[in-house]
Amino acid sequence: MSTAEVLNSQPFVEPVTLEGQPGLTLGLPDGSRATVLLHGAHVLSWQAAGWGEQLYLSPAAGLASLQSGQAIRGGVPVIFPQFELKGPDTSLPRHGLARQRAWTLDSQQVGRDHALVTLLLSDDPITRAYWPHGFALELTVSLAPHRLDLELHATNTGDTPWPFSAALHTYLAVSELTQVRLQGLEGCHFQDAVTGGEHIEDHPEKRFAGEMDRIYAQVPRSLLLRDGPRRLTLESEGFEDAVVWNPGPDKCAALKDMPAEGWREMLCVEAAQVVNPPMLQPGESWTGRQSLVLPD
Ligand SMILES: O=P(O)(O)OC[C@H]1O[C@@H](O)[C@H](O)[C@@H](O)[C@@H]1O
Repeated sequence: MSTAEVLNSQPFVEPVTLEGQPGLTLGLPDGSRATVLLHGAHVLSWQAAGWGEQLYLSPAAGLASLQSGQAIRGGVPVIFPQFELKGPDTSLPRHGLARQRAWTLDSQQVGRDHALVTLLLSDDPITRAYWPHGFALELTVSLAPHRLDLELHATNTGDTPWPFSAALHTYLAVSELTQVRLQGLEGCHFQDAVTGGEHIEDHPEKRFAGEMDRIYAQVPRSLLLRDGPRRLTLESEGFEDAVVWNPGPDKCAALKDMPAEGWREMLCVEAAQVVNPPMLQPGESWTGRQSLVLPD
């Protein structure tokens, strides 16, 4: 059997290099594929069988010139231990350290109908220069038919307690922003970074016209994105909040790593733990999950 035939007949995990960046491709016999880079444990792509690409990656993301300390525009950046510049430790880089550092492959596994990898990041002299704490972060990426599961596991490996924020900053690809509907947020309190203030969501089905930057607190475990015939369920566990972000035309034009019209093709719906930063004692762990699920 040729390599291609073997890859097409059973789930697999294989090393890949994308524009010079090392990573891994997970694949299933139904044609599903997911790609994760070691840089940031950054999921760049999830192609679901019959549905195509589900994540937005900016064509100007500049992977070829990516350096340690830089972030990637698109896919699923891992945010830890600070969200945006909101602390708990505001001396950290924006959105924290995890998305900018090289992670290592910890383990990989394939089953009858899934493929899974776990990547690891722990403190080193560079992270300790920014944030003087012992930590171990694991991101597990699991691909199954019509489903991508991301699990972030944080452990305090140091000898002092620390508070943290975290998010899976998922950039969803959309056909056209104005056609998209997001269900499940009605009744949730949100902080609005565009207009300021705190409000309660009163729309059962959110629509989008341009810029939006909101942190919704204590959201339901399941949200639904409708985009034409596509129905994408976003399930979360452990993450209490959801951030909904689109830069809109003006801020998008100011982003060097996004094309001017890119805002029309994406919507970030981020599983987040921001409003109440957890405190981890030495030896304690925290786990958050986000699952993206399409109909069979
Ligand atoms: O440009 P960055 O650092 O990747 O951040 C993008 C956006 O990320 C969102 O999560 C924030 O709510 C926005 O305020 C922010 O602009």
